[in-house]
Amino acid sequence: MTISQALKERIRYAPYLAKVREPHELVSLFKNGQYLGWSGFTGVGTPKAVPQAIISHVEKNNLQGKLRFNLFVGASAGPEEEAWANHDMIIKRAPHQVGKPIAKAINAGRINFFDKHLSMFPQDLTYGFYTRERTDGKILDYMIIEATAIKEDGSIVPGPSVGGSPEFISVADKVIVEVNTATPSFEGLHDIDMPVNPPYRKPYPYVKVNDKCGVDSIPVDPEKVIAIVESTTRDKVPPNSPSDEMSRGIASHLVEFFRNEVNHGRLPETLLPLQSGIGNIANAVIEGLATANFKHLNVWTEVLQDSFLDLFENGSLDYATATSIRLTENGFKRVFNNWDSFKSKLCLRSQVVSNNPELIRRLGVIAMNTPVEVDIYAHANSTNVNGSRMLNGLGGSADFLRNAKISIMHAPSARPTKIDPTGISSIVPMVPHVDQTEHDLDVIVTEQGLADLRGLSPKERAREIIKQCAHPDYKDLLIEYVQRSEHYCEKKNSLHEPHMLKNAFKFHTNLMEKGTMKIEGWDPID
Ligand SMILES: CC(=O)SCCNC(=O)CCNC(=O)[C@H](O)C(C)(C)COP(=O)(O)OP(=O)(O)OC[C@H]1O[C@@H](n2cnc3c(N)ncnc32)[C@H](O)[C@@H]1OP(=O)(O)O
Repeated sequence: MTISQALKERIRYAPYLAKVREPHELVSLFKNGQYLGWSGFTGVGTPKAVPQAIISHVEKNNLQGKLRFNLFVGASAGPEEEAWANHDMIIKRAPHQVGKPIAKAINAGRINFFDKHLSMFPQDLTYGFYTRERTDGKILDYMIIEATAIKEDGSIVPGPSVGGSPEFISVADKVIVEVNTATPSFEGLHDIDMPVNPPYRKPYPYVKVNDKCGVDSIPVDPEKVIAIVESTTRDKVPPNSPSDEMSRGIASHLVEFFRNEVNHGRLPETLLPLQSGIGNIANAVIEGLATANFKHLNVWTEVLQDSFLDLFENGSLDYATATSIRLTENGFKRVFNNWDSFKSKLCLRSQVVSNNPELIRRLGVIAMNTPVEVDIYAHANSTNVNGSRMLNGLGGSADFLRNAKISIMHAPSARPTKIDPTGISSIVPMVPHVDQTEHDLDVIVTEQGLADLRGLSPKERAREIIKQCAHPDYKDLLIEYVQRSEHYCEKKNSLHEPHMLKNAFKFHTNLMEKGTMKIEGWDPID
């Protein structure tokens, strides 16, 4: 077959040129029930051409529900994964996913999804934890990885994400590399630590966000690479919604909190490395920091969104490291127009390093993530609506919140339902699913205010969270819940973390039955 000039320029290891294939030529390799690893993290750096060729094959031959795979991706993939879910091509999926079709298939019971901390998922895969049912001793049948260049030794230069690719490659029986010639090469941006399992693992030596001690591409045994495919589809990240009054409110409370921490000597003037989650609130909070006049900030996070570019461009941010740069098309343009400048200030690592608990604690990271809801004692639900409906998954939220110097969760105080613009309170009596515990969280912030929970007892915490963070529509109900619970638990001599279990989920049952958490009142208890 003819090999495009663009592809030849990206492949500096000549033997791979003999392995160049069209995606459709590889379709027959894929059999029902196989275990596949994909590169990618938060929708960027994922393989596109081969997954798309398999979709076309399924559509043409009506194989929906008949050609299904166990699919592992560092975190969420892109539209190809959504199409796989729509075509019932996924048996099992882990760890983090985003998008309506895949969430729908998980919640309809068609996909067996399991969730795991992103720092742990790739290493646990290499231990064989997730393929115990296999009898052939293999872990992954194929790893399909997107590259933006191949180096002279056949090693793979990833694109805008590293994710779990180093670990997946290390346990893949065979590797297929999609070289994306539509995306500029990201060579020089990565610092990659290949997996070493206990008892031989050594400490990661990073003590500053810009330390680099790994390699700049993913080593692979060229014998394992069975095909190279050219991909010409770019990553598509939808634009973020502009910040609004709510997200600006959250940002301004946080800026005030950080200033106060600096004034009291609990944070340096340059703060400490920041982590920020995904989504519009996280993006807006970083936007808020961009106007707050902090200087020489650093970022140690898992995903960089567009708003970080503003921090760079106004001179507030010195260095940022993550496992994925999930930028919009415009964001990528900004980076590539100033490539030399950004290249010296950015580093992409594997997710086991970006989310490594030991490093997060060593660096004193300030972690900020959005929950579904938080309860009055500061347990948070990040994943399951009403305790059952999976949204995106835990992601790296607990990696960071469990180990950060300051662990912050930010949310709107209320969310809309079809019948009530404030029908969902983000502050509830008891969360119906727990991802982050009261032992992890330091600060809860909504547009209403900020609750600093450090050193507070559960009863003090409840009052502080309700006072500072609850939406006015729910404040009285929540205070009444606390008072009644205390009255009830006093009689039972159990006043440490008072609850009325009979009423604990009444907000949620009311939401399911009536479309709003606004209850008429609490049920009487003896
Ligand atoms: C890759 C990474 O891991 S980055 C690091 C951080 N990662 C994480 O924190 C992972 C977990 N977190 C997340 O997935 C997100 O932050 C979320 C979903 C929890 C919140 O994100 P937001 O942008 O605020 O979500 P949004 O308000 O759009 O809500 C998403 C959906 O959940 C529903 N929802 C959210 N909260 C509630 C609630 N308390 N009760 C009922 N439904 C709710 C919304 O109505 C919406 O439903 P829809 O999709 O049917 O419209």
